[in-house]
Amino acid sequence: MQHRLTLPAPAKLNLFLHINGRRPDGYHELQTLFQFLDHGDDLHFAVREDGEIRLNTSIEGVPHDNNLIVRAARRLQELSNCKLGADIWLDKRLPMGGGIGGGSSDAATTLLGLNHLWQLGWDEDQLAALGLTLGADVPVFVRGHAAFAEGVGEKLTPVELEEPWFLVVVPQVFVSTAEVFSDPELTRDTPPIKVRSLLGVDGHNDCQPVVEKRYPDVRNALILLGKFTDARLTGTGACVFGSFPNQGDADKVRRQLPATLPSFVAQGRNISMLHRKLQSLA
Ligand SMILES: C[C@@](CO)(OP(=O)(O)O)[C@H](O)COP(=O)(O)OP(=O)(O)OC[C@H]1O[C@@H](n2ccc(N)nc2=O)[C@H](O)[C@@H]1O
Ligand SMILES: Nc1ncnc2c1ncn2[C@@H]1O[C@H](COP(=O)(O)OP(=O)(O)O)[C@@H](O)[C@H]1O
Repeated sequence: MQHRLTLPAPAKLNLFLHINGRRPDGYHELQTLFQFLDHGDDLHFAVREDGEIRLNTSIEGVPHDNNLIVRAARRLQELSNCKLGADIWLDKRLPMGGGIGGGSSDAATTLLGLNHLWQLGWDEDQLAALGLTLGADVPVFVRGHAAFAEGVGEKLTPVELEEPWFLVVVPQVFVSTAEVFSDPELTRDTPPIKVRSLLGVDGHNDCQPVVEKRYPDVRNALILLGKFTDARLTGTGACVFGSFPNQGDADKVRRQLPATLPSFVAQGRNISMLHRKLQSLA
């Protein structure tokens, strides 16, 4: 039995995000296009025989037991009646509250990693259903394929997209997803589109006007990047991105941004690097 494993937890982008309505429970119906980035956190797992789940890396502002990694591990352990535990270490690279899904991706990597190490044999449907109880974005990371998402983000249709390079700018503000969704000025009536008309759609992000109004740093980032390319918000922000045909063009624009504004360049991918790594283990 394998005892140790290192796996990536990639970022995602919402290439567009349309809000189509609000459900009675307050959650919003949305349509969004997810693609992964070849950039993310790394998680290291080691099996424990005593059943304890311990995350040995702390994240500022997130208590141990609230960390999505710990919550994912404990829930999987409980539902599978597994007697094994795990030591987990995290190399955190993704900004938190950035709209690039770091916490959700960490949770999905934990589910897939421990399913492998504990030899549970859960299939992707079971893991995605468990993931949804942790957050709306977890299922797409569990499935690992670029997707058109509907519902609250859980109805996924896999899609094949171009794989351009992205320049992602990281304004140094924390955007609260709940605050954005409760703003009275949020557009909530974008007409739904059909997945088959996806390629003809010039998408947008309905959260962008609200986030720009509330967070001047995000507006400034959109203006700066917008001088070079079509710049857009991912998720509820704060990150802003633009696409380029190759890495060189993305790097060139990155060098022209103010040094005080953190950013990174990564390729968009239809199969997540987590799944590419898992396939290589199989
Ligand atoms: C909108 C997206 C797009 O990817 O934004 P990002 O978080 O990635 O920026 C996600 O679906 C977010 O998913 P996630 O971050 O898991 O949100 P949750 O923790 O489930 O929800 C935080 C809060 O946002 C509101 N919320 C979230 C999702 C949704 N479809 N409708 C909502 O109204 C709810 O008030 C909820 O309490
Ligand atoms: N492992 C984790 N990594 C990041 N954030 C986490 C983690 N566990 C819990 N959180 C909480 O989830 C929140 C959202 O994080 P994250 O998924 O990175 O942002 P977003 O949903 O905007 O992409 C964080 O502010 C933090 O409080």
